[in-house]
Amino acid sequence: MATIPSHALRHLTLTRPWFRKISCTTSLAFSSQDPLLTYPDNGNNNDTDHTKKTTNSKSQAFFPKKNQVLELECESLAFKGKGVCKVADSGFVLLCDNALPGERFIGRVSRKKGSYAEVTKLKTLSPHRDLVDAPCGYASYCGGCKTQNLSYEAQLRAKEQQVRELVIHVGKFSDKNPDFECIMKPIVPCDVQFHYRNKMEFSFGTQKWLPKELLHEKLDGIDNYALGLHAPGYFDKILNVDKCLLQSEPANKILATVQDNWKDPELGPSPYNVHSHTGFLKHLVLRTGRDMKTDLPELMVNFVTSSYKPEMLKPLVEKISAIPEVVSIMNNVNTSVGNTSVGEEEYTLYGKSTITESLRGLTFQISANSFFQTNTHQAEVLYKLIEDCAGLRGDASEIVLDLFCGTGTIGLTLAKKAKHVYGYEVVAQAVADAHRNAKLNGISNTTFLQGDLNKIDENFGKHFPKPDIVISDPNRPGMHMKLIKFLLKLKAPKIVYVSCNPATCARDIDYLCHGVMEQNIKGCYKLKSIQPVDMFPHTPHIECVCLLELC
Ligand SMILES: C[S@@+](CC[C@H](N)C(=O)[O-])C[C@H]1O[C@@H](n2cnc3c(N)ncnc32)[C@H](O)[C@@H]1O
Repeated sequence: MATIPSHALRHLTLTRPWFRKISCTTSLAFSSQDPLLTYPDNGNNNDTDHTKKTTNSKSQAFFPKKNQVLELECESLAFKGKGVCKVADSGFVLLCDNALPGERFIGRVSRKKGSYAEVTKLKTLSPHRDLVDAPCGYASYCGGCKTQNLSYEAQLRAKEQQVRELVIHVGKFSDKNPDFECIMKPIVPCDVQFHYRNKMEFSFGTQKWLPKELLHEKLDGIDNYALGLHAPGYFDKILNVDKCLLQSEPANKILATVQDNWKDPELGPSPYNVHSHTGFLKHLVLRTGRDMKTDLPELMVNFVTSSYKPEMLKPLVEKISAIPEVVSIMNNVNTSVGNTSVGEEEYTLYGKSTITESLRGLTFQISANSFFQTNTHQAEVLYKLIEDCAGLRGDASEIVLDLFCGTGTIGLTLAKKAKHVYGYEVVAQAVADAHRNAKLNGISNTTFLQGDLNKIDENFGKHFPKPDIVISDPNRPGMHMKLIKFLLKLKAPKIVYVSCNPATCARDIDYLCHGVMEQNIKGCYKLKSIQPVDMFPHTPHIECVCLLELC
Protein backbone atom coordinates (compact mmCIF):
# COMPACT_ATOMS: atom_id res chain seq x y z
CA MET A 1 0.00 0.00 0.00
CA ALA A 2 1.37 3.42 -0.98
CA THR A 3 2.38 5.76 1.79
CA ILE A 4 0.48 8.99 2.27
CA PRO A 5 2.76 12.04 2.16
CA SER A 6 3.50 13.12 5.70
CA HIS A 7 2.69 16.81 5.10
CA ALA A 8 -0.80 15.80 3.92
CA LEU A 9 -1.23 13.45 6.86
CA ARG A 10 -0.55 16.25 9.29
CA HIS A 11 -3.23 18.31 7.60
CA LEU A 12 -5.74 15.52 7.56
CA THR A 13 -5.33 14.32 11.04
CA LEU A 14 -4.88 17.43 13.09
CA THR A 15 -8.04 19.11 11.92
CA ARG A 16 -10.96 19.60 14.27
CA PRO A 17 -12.94 16.74 15.80
CA TRP A 18 -15.88 15.78 13.63
CA PHE A 19 -18.72 15.95 16.10
CA ARG A 20 -17.80 18.84 18.35
CA LYS A 21 -18.19 22.51 17.78
CA ILE A 22 -14.79 24.07 18.41
CA SER A 23 -14.52 27.59 19.68
CA CYS A 24 -12.12 29.91 17.87
CA THR A 25 -9.77 29.66 20.81
CA THR A 26 -9.19 25.96 20.32
CA SER A 27 -8.76 25.92 16.56
CA LEU A 28 -5.98 23.91 15.02
CA ALA A 29 -4.85 26.07 12.12
CA PHE A 30 -2.50 25.39 9.27
CA SER A 31 -0.95 27.45 6.53
CA SER A 32 -1.16 25.88 3.10
CA GLN A 33 2.43 25.19 2.09
CA ASP A 34 4.11 25.21 5.45
CA PRO A 35 1.78 23.63 7.96
CA LEU A 36 1.75 24.97 11.49
CA LEU A 37 0.65 22.60 14.16
CA THR A 38 -0.94 24.70 16.87
CA TYR A 39 -1.76 23.85 20.44
CA PRO A 40 -5.03 24.05 22.26
CA ASP A 41 -4.70 27.58 23.52
CA ASN A 42 -6.06 29.72 26.26
CA GLY A 43 -7.30 32.51 24.07
CA ASN A 44 -3.86 34.00 23.58
CA ASN A 45 -2.99 33.10 20.04
CA ASN A 46 0.07 35.31 20.03
CA ASP A 47 1.95 32.99 22.33
CA THR A 48 4.61 31.62 20.03
CA ASP A 49 4.96 28.73 22.45
CA HIS A 50 1.91 27.22 20.85
CA THR A 51 3.31 26.74 17.40
CA LYS A 52 5.63 24.29 15.87
CA LYS A 53 6.75 24.48 12.28
CA THR A 54 7.03 21.34 10.25
CA THR A 55 9.61 21.42 7.55
CA ASN A 56 8.40 18.92 5.00
CA SER A 57 7.60 20.82 1.82
CA LYS A 58 7.85 17.97 -0.65
CA SER A 59 6.82 19.17 -4.11
CA GLN A 60 3.78 17.65 -5.73
CA ALA A 61 3.51 16.85 -9.39
CA PHE A 62 -0.28 16.77 -9.55
CA PHE A 63 -2.71 19.51 -8.48
CA PRO A 64 -6.37 18.90 -9.27
CA LYS A 65 -8.66 21.77 -10.26
CA LYS A 66 -11.96 22.56 -8.61
CA ASN A 67 -14.82 20.59 -10.24
CA GLN A 68 -12.34 18.29 -11.98
CA VAL A 69 -13.77 14.78 -12.30
CA LEU A 70 -11.26 12.07 -11.38
CA GLU A 71 -11.04 8.32 -11.06
CA LEU A 72 -9.87 7.60 -7.54
CA GLU A 73 -8.99 4.78 -5.21
CA CYS A 74 -9.52 4.98 -1.45
CA GLU A 75 -6.48 3.75 0.47
CA SER A 76 -7.26 4.27 4.12
CA LEU A 77 -9.34 6.22 6.59
CA ALA A 78 -8.29 9.49 8.20
CA PHE A 79 -9.54 11.09 11.40
CA LYS A 80 -13.29 11.83 11.09
CA GLY A 81 -13.62 8.65 9.02
CA LYS A 82 -12.99 10.36 5.68
CA GLY A 83 -11.51 8.18 2.96
CA VAL A 84 -7.94 9.07 1.99
CA CYS A 85 -7.84 8.73 -1.81
CA LYS A 86 -5.31 9.03 -4.59
CA VAL A 87 -5.21 9.41 -8.34
CA ALA A 88 -3.07 6.59 -9.77
CA ASP A 89 0.66 7.42 -9.77
CA SER A 90 0.21 10.63 -7.82
CA GLY A 91 1.02 11.41 -4.23
CA PHE A 92 -1.67 14.06 -3.98
CA VAL A 93 -4.25 13.31 -1.31
CA LEU A 94 -7.97 13.74 -1.83
CA LEU A 95 -10.46 13.26 0.97
CA CYS A 96 -13.88 11.81 0.41
CA ASP A 97 -16.77 11.29 2.83
CA ASN A 98 -18.24 7.78 2.64
CA ALA A 99 -15.34 6.30 0.66
CA LEU A 100 -13.92 3.15 2.19
CA PRO A 101 -10.53 1.44 1.81
CA GLY A 102 -10.22 -0.49 -1.46
CA GLU A 103 -13.12 1.31 -3.17
CA ARG A 104 -12.58 2.69 -6.72
CA PHE A 105 -14.89 5.50 -7.72
CA ILE A 106 -15.44 8.61 -9.81
CA GLY A 107 -15.37 11.81 -7.78
CA ARG A 108 -15.60 15.55 -8.37
CA VAL A 109 -13.19 17.95 -6.63
CA SER A 110 -15.39 20.08 -4.40
CA ARG A 111 -12.80 22.02 -2.43
CA LYS A 112 -9.07 22.61 -2.60
CA LYS A 113 -7.21 23.15 0.63
CA GLY A 114 -3.48 23.71 0.20
CA SER A 115 -1.83 20.33 0.04
CA TYR A 116 -5.02 18.29 -0.23
CA ALA A 117 -8.48 18.51 -1.75
CA GLU A 118 -11.96 17.27 -0.93
CA VAL A 119 -14.01 15.27 -3.40
CA THR A 120 -17.65 14.29 -3.67
CA LYS A 121 -18.29 10.72 -4.75
CA LEU A 122 -20.29 10.52 -8.01
CA LYS A 123 -20.21 6.82 -8.84
CA THR A 124 -18.65 3.69 -7.40
CA LEU A 125 -16.68 1.69 -9.98
CA SER A 126 -15.81 -1.19 -7.69
CA PRO A 127 -16.83 -1.41 -4.05
CA HIS A 128 -14.37 -1.80 -1.21
CA ARG A 129 -13.10 -5.24 -0.37
CA ASP A 130 -14.85 -5.68 2.93
CA LEU A 131 -18.41 -4.68 2.18
CA VAL A 132 -21.08 -5.86 4.63
CA ASP A 133 -24.74 -4.91 4.95
CA ALA A 134 -25.11 -2.10 7.48
CA PRO A 135 -27.71 -3.37 10.00
CA CYS A 136 -28.99 0.15 10.67
CA GLY A 137 -31.16 1.80 8.03
CA TYR A 138 -29.91 5.26 9.06
CA ALA A 139 -26.20 4.38 8.81
CA SER A 140 -25.59 6.13 5.50
CA TYR A 141 -27.35 9.34 6.61
CA CYS A 142 -26.80 10.01 10.28
CA GLY A 143 -23.02 10.51 10.26
CA GLY A 144 -22.50 8.62 13.53
CA CYS A 145 -21.74 5.13 12.22
CA LYS A 146 -19.69 6.04 9.16
CA THR A 147 -18.19 2.59 8.71
CA GLN A 148 -21.08 0.28 9.57
CA ASN A 149 -20.92 -1.22 6.06
CA LEU A 150 -17.24 -2.08 6.46
CA SER A 151 -16.52 -5.44 8.10
CA TYR A 152 -15.42 -5.05 11.71
CA GLU A 153 -12.01 -6.60 10.95
CA ALA A 154 -11.47 -4.01 8.20
CA GLN A 155 -12.52 -1.20 10.56
CA LEU A 156 -9.91 -2.37 13.04
CA ARG A 157 -7.23 -2.60 10.33
CA ALA A 158 -8.03 0.95 9.17
CA LYS A 159 -7.85 2.33 12.73
CA GLU A 160 -4.61 0.51 13.46
CA GLN A 161 -3.06 1.79 10.23
CA GLN A 162 -4.12 5.34 11.05
CA VAL A 163 -2.39 5.22 14.44
CA ARG A 164 0.72 3.67 12.90
CA GLU A 165 1.01 6.34 10.19
CA LEU A 166 0.60 9.08 12.79
CA VAL A 167 3.20 7.62 15.12
CA ILE A 168 5.63 7.53 12.17
CA HIS A 169 4.82 10.84 10.46
CA VAL A 170 3.71 13.10 13.31
CA GLY A 171 5.40 11.36 16.25
CA LYS A 172 8.60 10.84 14.21
CA PHE A 173 9.19 7.28 15.40
CA SER A 174 10.86 5.28 12.65
CA ASP A 175 9.32 1.97 11.68
CA LYS A 176 12.87 0.92 10.69
CA ASN A 177 13.78 0.95 14.38
CA PRO A 178 13.98 -2.68 15.58
CA ASP A 179 11.85 -1.80 18.65
CA PHE A 180 9.04 -0.27 16.58
CA GLU A 181 6.91 -3.42 16.25
CA CYS A 182 7.19 -4.05 20.02
CA ILE A 183 6.13 -0.47 20.78
CA MET A 184 3.14 -0.48 18.38
CA LYS A 185 0.63 -2.88 19.92
CA PRO A 186 -2.20 -4.36 17.85
CA ILE A 187 -5.56 -2.67 18.39
CA VAL A 188 -7.81 -4.12 21.12
CA PRO A 189 -11.20 -4.88 19.54
CA CYS A 190 -14.50 -4.26 21.30
CA ASP A 191 -16.37 -7.54 21.96
CA VAL A 192 -19.69 -5.71 21.98
CA GLN A 193 -20.18 -4.02 18.63
CA PHE A 194 -23.77 -2.79 19.03
CA HIS A 195 -25.81 -1.40 21.94
CA TYR A 196 -22.60 -0.35 23.67
CA ARG A 197 -23.33 3.33 24.30
CA ASN A 198 -24.64 4.15 27.77
CA LYS A 199 -25.63 7.69 26.77
CA MET A 200 -27.35 9.09 23.70
CA GLU A 201 -28.59 12.59 23.12
CA PHE A 202 -31.44 13.16 20.64
CA SER A 203 -32.74 16.55 19.57
CA PHE A 204 -36.24 17.81 18.94
CA GLY A 205 -36.64 20.10 15.94
CA THR A 206 -39.08 21.82 13.64
CA GLN A 207 -37.26 20.87 10.43
CA LYS A 208 -37.02 17.25 9.40
CA TRP A 209 -33.96 16.31 7.34
CA LEU A 210 -34.81 14.32 4.22
CA PRO A 211 -32.45 12.38 1.95
CA LYS A 212 -31.99 13.84 -1.57
CA GLU A 213 -34.45 11.45 -3.18
CA LEU A 214 -37.27 12.65 -0.89
CA LEU A 215 -36.46 16.36 -1.00
CA HIS A 216 -39.44 17.07 -3.26
CA GLU A 217 -41.80 16.14 -0.38
CA LYS A 218 -43.33 19.25 1.16
CA LEU A 219 -43.69 18.86 4.90
CA ASP A 220 -45.65 21.36 6.93
CA GLY A 221 -46.18 21.94 10.64
CA ILE A 222 -46.34 18.78 12.70
CA ASP A 223 -45.19 16.61 9.76
CA ASN A 224 -41.97 18.55 9.68
CA TYR A 225 -41.31 17.97 13.39
CA ALA A 226 -38.53 15.54 14.15
CA LEU A 227 -36.85 13.81 17.07
CA GLY A 228 -33.49 12.29 16.30
CA LEU A 229 -29.95 13.18 15.37
CA HIS A 230 -28.59 16.27 13.68
CA ALA A 231 -27.96 15.60 10.01
CA PRO A 232 -24.21 16.04 9.38
CA GLY A 233 -23.41 19.70 8.74
CA TYR A 234 -26.83 21.02 9.85
CA PHE A 235 -27.54 22.61 13.19
CA ASP A 236 -31.23 23.03 12.37
CA LYS A 237 -32.19 19.85 10.51
CA ILE A 238 -32.97 16.65 12.34
CA LEU A 239 -32.87 13.13 10.96
CA ASN A 240 -35.91 11.52 12.58
CA VAL A 241 -34.95 8.16 14.16
CA ASP A 242 -37.02 5.65 16.09
CA LYS A 243 -34.08 3.55 17.20
CA CYS A 244 -30.31 3.65 17.37
CA LEU A 245 -28.35 0.42 17.29
CA LEU A 246 -25.59 1.89 19.44
CA GLN A 247 -27.75 2.43 22.54
CA SER A 248 -29.25 -0.21 24.84
CA GLU A 249 -32.50 -2.05 24.03
CA PRO A 250 -34.41 -0.42 26.94
CA ALA A 251 -33.21 2.99 25.72
CA ASN A 252 -34.70 2.15 22.31
CA LYS A 253 -37.97 1.21 24.03
CA ILE A 254 -38.05 4.69 25.60
CA LEU A 255 -37.20 6.43 22.33
CA ALA A 256 -40.00 4.55 20.55
CA THR A 257 -42.46 5.48 23.33
CA VAL A 258 -41.56 9.16 23.10
CA GLN A 259 -41.78 9.04 19.29
CA ASP A 260 -45.26 7.48 19.53
CA ASN A 261 -46.55 10.13 21.89
CA TRP A 262 -44.77 13.47 21.68
CA LYS A 263 -46.55 14.76 18.60
CA ASP A 264 -50.02 13.95 19.87
CA PRO A 265 -51.92 17.24 19.29
CA GLU A 266 -53.85 16.59 22.53
CA LEU A 267 -50.61 16.50 24.54
CA GLY A 268 -49.10 19.41 22.71
CA PRO A 269 -45.49 20.19 23.75
CA SER A 270 -43.84 21.79 20.72
CA PRO A 271 -40.25 21.29 19.60
CA TYR A 272 -37.80 24.15 20.01
CA ASN A 273 -37.18 26.18 16.86
CA VAL A 274 -33.49 27.13 16.69
CA HIS A 275 -34.20 30.04 14.32
CA SER A 276 -37.12 31.78 16.03
CA HIS A 277 -36.10 30.57 19.53
CA THR A 278 -39.62 29.53 20.33
CA GLY A 279 -40.98 26.15 21.40
CA PHE A 280 -40.43 23.93 24.41
CA LEU A 281 -38.73 20.55 23.83
CA LYS A 282 -34.99 20.78 23.10
CA HIS A 283 -33.34 17.40 23.75
CA LEU A 284 -34.05 13.91 24.98
CA VAL A 285 -31.02 12.40 26.74
CA LEU A 286 -31.11 8.69 27.58
CA ARG A 287 -28.60 7.14 29.97
CA THR A 288 -28.29 3.45 30.78
CA GLY A 289 -26.77 2.33 34.07
CA ARG A 290 -26.96 -0.85 36.09
CA ASP A 291 -28.83 -1.77 39.26
CA MET A 292 -26.05 -3.09 41.52
CA LYS A 293 -28.40 -5.45 43.40
CA THR A 294 -30.11 -7.11 40.43
CA ASP A 295 -27.43 -6.45 37.77
CA LEU A 296 -30.27 -5.34 35.46
CA PRO A 297 -30.21 -2.12 33.41
CA GLU A 298 -31.63 1.02 34.98
CA LEU A 299 -32.43 4.04 32.88
CA MET A 300 -32.52 7.80 33.25
CA VAL A 301 -34.60 9.91 30.87
CA ASN A 302 -33.69 13.59 30.76
CA PHE A 303 -35.93 16.09 28.97
CA VAL A 304 -34.13 19.32 28.17
CA THR A 305 -36.66 22.10 27.77
CA SER A 306 -36.59 25.87 27.23
CA SER A 307 -38.69 26.59 30.35
CA TYR A 308 -40.04 24.82 33.43
CA LYS A 309 -43.55 23.61 32.67
CA PRO A 310 -43.87 20.14 34.24
CA GLU A 311 -47.57 19.94 33.32
CA MET A 312 -46.55 19.90 29.63
CA LEU A 313 -44.36 16.83 30.24
CA LYS A 314 -46.83 15.01 32.49
CA PRO A 315 -48.48 12.82 29.79
CA LEU A 316 -45.06 11.75 28.46
CA VAL A 317 -43.77 11.10 32.00
CA GLU A 318 -46.79 8.86 32.69
CA LYS A 319 -46.13 6.77 29.56
CA ILE A 320 -42.38 6.47 30.12
CA SER A 321 -42.52 5.71 33.83
CA ALA A 322 -44.57 2.61 32.96
CA ILE A 323 -41.43 1.10 31.33
CA PRO A 324 -39.96 -1.10 34.10
CA GLU A 325 -36.28 -0.19 33.48
CA VAL A 326 -36.94 3.55 33.93
CA VAL A 327 -35.85 4.63 37.43
CA SER A 328 -35.34 8.35 36.86
CA ILE A 329 -36.99 11.07 34.77
CA MET A 330 -35.26 14.43 34.92
CA ASN A 331 -35.95 17.85 33.45
CA ASN A 332 -33.03 20.16 32.68
CA VAL A 333 -34.25 23.66 31.95
CA ASN A 334 -32.07 25.55 29.54
CA THR A 335 -33.35 29.04 28.80
CA SER A 336 -30.40 30.06 26.64
CA VAL A 337 -30.61 30.19 22.84
CA GLY A 338 -27.64 27.79 22.61
CA ASN A 339 -28.02 24.14 21.81
CA THR A 340 -26.47 22.63 24.94
CA SER A 341 -28.26 19.95 26.91
CA VAL A 342 -27.00 21.15 30.31
CA GLY A 343 -29.68 23.12 32.10
CA GLU A 344 -29.35 26.06 34.45
CA GLU A 345 -31.91 24.29 36.63
CA GLU A 346 -32.64 20.63 37.11
CA TYR A 347 -35.83 18.95 38.40
CA THR A 348 -36.66 15.36 39.21
CA LEU A 349 -39.98 14.45 37.59
CA TYR A 350 -40.03 10.76 38.55
CA GLY A 351 -37.93 8.38 40.68
CA LYS A 352 -34.38 9.19 41.77
CA SER A 353 -31.98 11.83 40.47
CA THR A 354 -29.03 9.52 39.74
CA ILE A 355 -28.38 6.10 38.26
CA THR A 356 -25.52 3.79 39.20
CA GLU A 357 -22.74 2.17 37.22
CA SER A 358 -19.71 0.13 38.18
CA LEU A 359 -16.21 0.15 36.82
CA ARG A 360 -13.26 -1.96 38.02
CA GLY A 361 -15.18 -2.96 41.12
CA LEU A 362 -16.12 0.59 42.14
CA THR A 363 -19.59 2.11 42.15
CA PHE A 364 -20.38 5.47 40.58
CA GLN A 365 -23.48 7.61 40.98
CA ILE A 366 -24.22 9.32 37.70
CA SER A 367 -26.38 12.42 37.53
CA ALA A 368 -27.93 13.83 34.35
CA ASN A 369 -24.89 15.96 33.54
CA SER A 370 -22.00 13.93 34.97
CA PHE A 371 -19.31 12.74 32.60
CA PHE A 372 -18.91 8.97 32.51
CA GLN A 373 -17.08 6.81 29.96
CA THR A 374 -19.68 6.21 27.23
CA ASN A 375 -18.89 2.55 26.59
CA THR A 376 -18.90 0.94 30.03
CA HIS A 377 -18.00 -2.53 28.76
CA GLN A 378 -14.88 -1.34 26.92
CA ALA A 379 -14.00 1.16 29.67
CA GLU A 380 -13.28 -1.92 31.85
CA VAL A 381 -10.75 -3.03 29.22
CA LEU A 382 -9.29 0.47 28.85
CA TYR A 383 -8.90 0.99 32.60
CA LYS A 384 -7.26 -2.42 33.02
CA LEU A 385 -4.71 -1.39 30.35
CA ILE A 386 -4.13 1.91 32.18
CA GLU A 387 -3.64 0.03 35.47
CA ASP A 388 -1.20 -2.36 33.80
CA CYS A 389 0.79 0.53 32.27
CA ALA A 390 0.81 2.41 35.59
CA GLY A 391 2.22 -0.77 37.17
CA LEU A 392 1.76 0.42 40.76
CA ARG A 393 3.71 -1.76 43.17
CA GLY A 394 0.74 -2.09 45.50
CA ASP A 395 2.63 -1.15 48.69
CA ALA A 396 0.80 2.19 48.99
CA SER A 397 4.05 4.12 48.57
CA GLU A 398 3.56 5.83 45.21
CA ILE A 399 2.06 9.19 44.30
CA VAL A 400 -0.21 9.41 41.24
CA LEU A 401 -1.01 12.66 39.43
CA ASP A 402 -4.25 12.26 37.44
CA LEU A 403 -4.40 15.09 34.89
CA PHE A 404 -7.76 15.79 33.17
CA CYS A 405 -9.35 13.55 35.80
CA GLY A 406 -13.03 14.22 34.99
CA THR A 407 -15.12 12.58 37.70
CA GLY A 408 -12.02 10.85 39.05
CA THR A 409 -12.67 7.39 37.66
CA ILE A 410 -9.07 6.58 36.63
CA GLY A 411 -7.54 7.97 39.82
CA LEU A 412 -10.09 6.19 42.00
CA THR A 413 -9.40 2.82 40.35
CA LEU A 414 -5.66 3.33 41.03
CA ALA A 415 -6.08 4.67 44.58
CA LYS A 416 -6.25 1.27 46.29
CA LYS A 417 -2.61 0.60 45.34
CA ALA A 418 -1.29 4.18 45.66
CA LYS A 419 -0.17 6.29 48.59
CA HIS A 420 -2.15 9.27 47.30
CA VAL A 421 -3.83 10.38 44.07
CA TYR A 422 -3.99 14.06 43.06
CA GLY A 423 -6.49 14.87 40.30
CA TYR A 424 -6.88 18.05 38.22
CA GLU A 425 -9.93 18.93 36.22
CA VAL A 426 -11.40 22.16 34.80
CA VAL A 427 -15.13 21.41 35.29
CA ALA A 428 -16.20 22.19 38.87
CA GLN A 429 -19.19 19.80 38.72
CA ALA A 430 -16.90 16.93 37.68
CA VAL A 431 -14.58 17.69 40.62
CA ALA A 432 -17.58 17.61 42.97
CA ASP A 433 -18.61 14.25 41.44
CA ALA A 434 -15.06 12.95 41.95
CA HIS A 435 -15.25 13.82 45.67
CA ARG A 436 -18.67 12.17 45.91
CA ASN A 437 -17.43 9.04 44.12
CA ALA A 438 -14.41 8.79 46.45
CA LYS A 439 -16.71 8.99 49.49
CA LEU A 440 -19.18 6.51 48.03
CA ASN A 441 -16.40 3.96 47.60
CA GLY A 442 -14.77 4.65 50.99
CA ILE A 443 -11.59 6.01 49.37
CA SER A 444 -9.75 8.61 51.45
CA ASN A 445 -6.33 8.89 49.76
CA THR A 446 -7.43 11.15 46.89
CA THR A 447 -7.45 14.93 46.39
CA PHE A 448 -9.31 16.40 43.43
CA LEU A 449 -8.73 20.01 42.50
CA GLN A 450 -10.30 22.31 39.99
CA GLY A 451 -7.93 24.03 37.59
CA ASP A 452 -7.38 24.85 33.95
CA LEU A 453 -4.38 22.88 32.74
CA ASN A 454 -4.03 25.19 29.74
CA LYS A 455 -3.30 28.06 32.10
CA ILE A 456 -0.81 26.65 34.55
CA ASP A 457 1.92 28.92 35.90
CA GLU A 458 5.10 28.48 37.97
CA ASN A 459 2.98 27.69 41.06
CA PHE A 460 1.57 24.55 39.52
CA GLY A 461 3.21 21.61 41.19
CA LYS A 462 3.56 23.28 44.58
CA HIS A 463 0.38 21.66 45.90
CA PHE A 464 1.40 18.05 45.43
CA PRO A 465 4.56 16.01 46.01
CA LYS A 466 6.59 14.82 43.02
CA PRO A 467 4.51 12.04 41.44
CA ASP A 468 5.86 8.59 40.61
CA ILE A 469 3.26 8.19 37.89
CA VAL A 470 1.44 10.81 35.81
CA ILE A 471 -1.79 9.86 34.07
CA SER A 472 -2.79 12.35 31.39
CA ASP A 473 -6.15 11.95 29.64
CA PRO A 474 -6.84 15.21 27.76
CA ASN A 475 -9.66 16.05 25.37
CA ARG A 476 -9.07 15.92 21.61
CA PRO A 477 -6.85 19.02 21.36
CA GLY A 478 -4.26 17.23 23.49
CA MET A 479 -1.91 18.87 26.00
CA HIS A 480 -1.01 22.55 26.05
CA MET A 481 2.65 23.40 25.50
CA LYS A 482 2.77 24.81 29.03
CA LEU A 483 1.81 21.41 30.40
CA ILE A 484 4.30 19.61 28.17
CA LYS A 485 7.08 21.90 29.42
CA PHE A 486 5.94 21.33 32.99
CA LEU A 487 6.10 17.55 32.53
CA LEU A 488 9.54 17.76 30.89
CA LYS A 489 10.76 19.68 33.95
CA LEU A 490 8.92 17.53 36.50
CA LYS A 491 10.56 14.33 35.21
CA ALA A 492 8.14 11.85 36.80
CA PRO A 493 9.46 8.31 36.23
CA LYS A 494 6.37 7.25 34.24
CA ILE A 495 3.67 8.91 32.14
CA VAL A 496 0.58 7.03 31.00
CA TYR A 497 -0.92 9.13 28.21
CA VAL A 498 -4.54 8.21 27.43
CA SER A 499 -5.78 9.86 24.26
CA CYS A 500 -8.96 10.05 22.21
CA ASN A 501 -7.17 11.73 19.31
CA PRO A 502 -4.19 9.80 17.93
CA ALA A 503 -3.00 12.85 15.96
CA THR A 504 -2.50 15.14 18.96
CA CYS A 505 -1.29 12.13 20.93
CA ALA A 506 1.48 11.53 18.35
CA ARG A 507 2.41 15.23 18.46
CA ASP A 508 2.61 15.29 22.27
CA ILE A 509 4.65 12.10 22.62
CA ASP A 510 7.01 13.50 19.96
CA TYR A 511 7.64 16.49 22.26
CA LEU A 512 7.97 14.40 25.40
CA CYS A 513 10.41 11.99 23.73
CA HIS A 514 12.26 14.11 21.16
CA GLY A 515 11.95 17.56 22.71
CA VAL A 516 10.78 20.92 21.45
CA MET A 517 13.48 21.71 18.92
CA GLU A 518 12.39 25.31 18.17
CA GLN A 519 12.77 26.16 21.84
CA ASN A 520 15.86 24.12 22.47
CA ILE A 521 14.08 21.95 25.03
CA LYS A 522 15.25 18.38 25.22
CA GLY A 523 12.89 15.42 25.45
CA CYS A 524 13.51 13.02 28.32
CA TYR A 525 11.05 10.16 27.79
CA LYS A 526 11.22 6.86 25.94
CA LEU A 527 8.05 5.55 24.33
CA LYS A 528 7.62 2.00 25.66
CA SER A 529 4.27 1.14 24.12
CA ILE A 530 1.31 2.57 22.28
CA GLN A 531 -1.88 0.57 22.50
CA PRO A 532 -4.88 1.52 20.30
CA VAL A 533 -8.24 0.50 21.77
CA ASP A 534 -11.52 0.43 19.86
CA MET A 535 -14.03 2.06 22.21
CA PHE A 536 -16.57 2.94 19.50
CA PRO A 537 -17.09 0.36 16.71
CA HIS A 538 -18.49 1.71 13.40
CA THR A 539 -17.35 5.26 14.21
CA PRO A 540 -14.02 6.93 13.35
CA HIS A 541 -12.97 7.30 17.00
CA ILE A 542 -9.78 5.69 18.29
CA GLU A 543 -8.49 5.64 21.87
CA CYS A 544 -4.80 5.03 22.64
CA VAL A 545 -2.94 4.22 25.84
CA CYS A 546 0.76 5.14 25.70
CA LEU A 547 3.41 4.30 28.23
CA LEU A 548 6.40 6.64 28.49
CA GLU A 549 9.32 6.09 30.84
CA LEU A 550 11.96 8.58 31.92
CA CYS A 551 15.24 8.00 30.03
C1 LIG B 1 -11.23 12.63 27.95
S1 LIG B 1 -11.92 13.30 29.41
C2 LIG B 1 -11.20 12.26 30.59
C3 LIG B 1 -11.93 12.16 31.88
C4 LIG B 1 -11.46 11.09 32.84
N1 LIG B 1 -10.03 10.92 32.86
C5 LIG B 1 -12.16 9.77 32.58
O1 LIG B 1 -11.55 8.82 32.12
O2 LIG B 1 -13.37 9.71 32.84
C6 LIG B 1 -11.01 14.80 29.53
C7 LIG B 1 -11.32 15.64 30.73
O3 LIG B 1 -10.47 16.79 30.69
C8 LIG B 1 -11.20 17.90 31.16
N2 LIG B 1 -10.52 19.10 30.61
C9 LIG B 1 -10.62 19.60 29.37
N3 LIG B 1 -9.85 20.69 29.24
C10 LIG B 1 -9.25 20.88 30.43
C11 LIG B 1 -8.33 21.85 30.91
N4 LIG B 1 -7.91 22.83 30.15
N5 LIG B 1 -7.90 21.76 32.18
C12 LIG B 1 -8.33 20.73 32.98
N6 LIG B 1 -9.22 19.79 32.57
C13 LIG B 1 -9.67 19.86 31.32
C14 LIG B 1 -12.60 17.68 30.62
O4 LIG B 1 -13.55 18.41 31.35
C15 LIG B 1 -12.75 16.16 30.79
O5 LIG B 1 -13.29 15.84 32.03
